[in-house]
Amino acid sequence: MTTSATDHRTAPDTAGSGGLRLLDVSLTLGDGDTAVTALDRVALTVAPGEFVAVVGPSGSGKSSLLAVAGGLQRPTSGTVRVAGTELTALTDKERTAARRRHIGFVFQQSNLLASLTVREQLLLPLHIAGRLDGAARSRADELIEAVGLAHRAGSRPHQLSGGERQRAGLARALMTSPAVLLVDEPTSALDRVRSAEAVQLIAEQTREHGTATVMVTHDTGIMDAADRVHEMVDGRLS
Ligand SMILES: Nc1ncnc2c1ncn2[C@@H]1O[C@H](COP(=O)(O)OP(=O)(O)OP(=O)(O)O)[C@@H](O)[C@H]1O
Repeated sequence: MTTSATDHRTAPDTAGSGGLRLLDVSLTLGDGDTAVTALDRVALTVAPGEFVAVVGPSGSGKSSLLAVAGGLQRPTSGTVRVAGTELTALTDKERTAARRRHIGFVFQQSNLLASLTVREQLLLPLHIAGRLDGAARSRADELIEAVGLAHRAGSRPHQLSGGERQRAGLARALMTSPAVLLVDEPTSALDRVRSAEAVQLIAEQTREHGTATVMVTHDTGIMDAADRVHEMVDGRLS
């Protein structure tokens, strides 16, 4: 017979083994009369290999959620755990190192480096980490192909369209197979077909590499591809 206590013990411990867990996270921005509660006691667990979409009106706290989950911003209270590491217990320097190691971001602005080609953008983090080998080069070429940029691999950002820059940013984020992937509406500059392809690629990589993926979106197509959809309203997640 299975008791509820046994169920609890045998349930997958996503907080310990990987994935993303936010517990009772609040974030207040500004102070005095202008203080805003951007996040209000948010709880969110995303298991490795799970794809979660977050929807909500403008100003509801979606970007704040990604910033706190990714260790870019320290919450006012609560804990954030990524791949078994409690980000909120780290110093700023340690948190930056953990972020580079475990987290991939895809922002609306692709933040590509102006002087590097698409291929070089993907290889740079591995070069810095001293892990630039044949396998890394093959993975870069596969991802460039997967986002439809094979013919643009040698181009620099100013030679690319907005949508091409977004796709390059997506390929770069996937390059290191991060434990946690945080995506802010990557499809805003993409047409419907490209958008569906980008979402498909994110969903595939999430499953193949056991990534915990959170994507902020307004797109109902993305919501269909996600395992779960949460709604954010006034800093609260439901
Ligand atoms: N630096 C800041 N100081 C004070 N308030 C801020 C600051 N940044 C954001 N806010 C406020 O915090 C709340 C949450 O903002 P956030 O950017 O997380 O929302 P969002 O859901 O991502 O919005 P959008 O969909 O428009 O990008 C908003 O009310 C916003 O005005």
